[in-house]
Amino acid sequence: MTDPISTPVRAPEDVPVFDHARAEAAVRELLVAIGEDPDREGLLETPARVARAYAEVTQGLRQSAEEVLTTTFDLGHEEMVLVRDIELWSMCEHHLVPFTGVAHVGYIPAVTGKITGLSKLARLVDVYAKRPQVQERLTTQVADSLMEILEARGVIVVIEAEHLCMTMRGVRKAGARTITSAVRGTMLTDQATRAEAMSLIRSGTR
Ligand SMILES: Nc1nc2c(ncn2[C@@H]2O[C@H](COP(=O)(O)OP(=O)(O)OP(=O)(O)O)[C@@H](O)[C@H]2O)c(=O)[nH]1
Ligand SMILES: [Zn+2]
Repeated sequence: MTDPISTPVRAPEDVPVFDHARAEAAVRELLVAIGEDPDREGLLETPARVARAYAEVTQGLRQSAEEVLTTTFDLGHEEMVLVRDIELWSMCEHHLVPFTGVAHVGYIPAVTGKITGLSKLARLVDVYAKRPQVQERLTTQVADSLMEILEARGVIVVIEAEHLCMTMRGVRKAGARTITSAVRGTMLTDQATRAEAMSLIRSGTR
C-alpha cells in the first residue's frame, strides 16, 4: 500500500477536509474518558478550541509541496543554497504530542539554475511538519520533494529535534535531541560538497 502522506502530487478531491464537528465530539469524549466533566464552565468551549488548534497543527495534511514551491526563478545560480535553523513544530504520530527543533535545508539547483524563494524552504518544512509525523519521514519528505519539484541536483536536510513524548512522559529524558539527515544526488556523491554543507550547518556563518 502506498503511504498517502508521502505522495506529493494529489488531486484536490483527495485533499482531506478537517471535520470540526467530529473533532469536537472526539475531544468531548476524551474529557469524559479522563474523568472530567465537559459541561463544567471552564471546559465548555474546550472541544471547539482544541478542534481549532488541531486544524492548525495538522494543516500540512491539506497542503502540498507543489503549492509552496510554485515560485521559482531562473537565476542561473548553480551553487549551493542553504537555510539553517528553520524552526519547526511537528506532532509525534505515536503520542500526538509535539516534537520541536530546527531543520537545515540545503540544495544544489538544477543546471538551469532553477531556484525557489528562501521562505519557501521554510514553508516546505511546515507542509510536512504540520501533520502526525515521525522525524525520519519528515526529513526524507522534505529532501525528496526538493529533488522532485525543483529538480535539484543535490539536497541535504538535517533535522534536530526534541520529542515531548520523551520528556514530558515515558522515559523522561529532557534535553535529548534526535538528529536525522537525508542526503540526495550530488550531495551524496560529491564528498567535498557534502562536507561544505555539513560545516555550514554545524558552524554557521554568523
Ligand atoms: N523512530 C522514531 N520513533 C519515534 C518518533 N517519535 C516517537 N518515537 C518513538 O516511538 C516509540 C513508540 O514506542 P511504543 O513502545 O509503541 O510506545 P510507548 O509504550 O508509549 O513507548 P515509550 O515512549 O518508551 O513509553 C517510542 O520509543 C518513541 O520514542 C520518531 O519521530 N521517530
Ligand atoms: Zn511520541
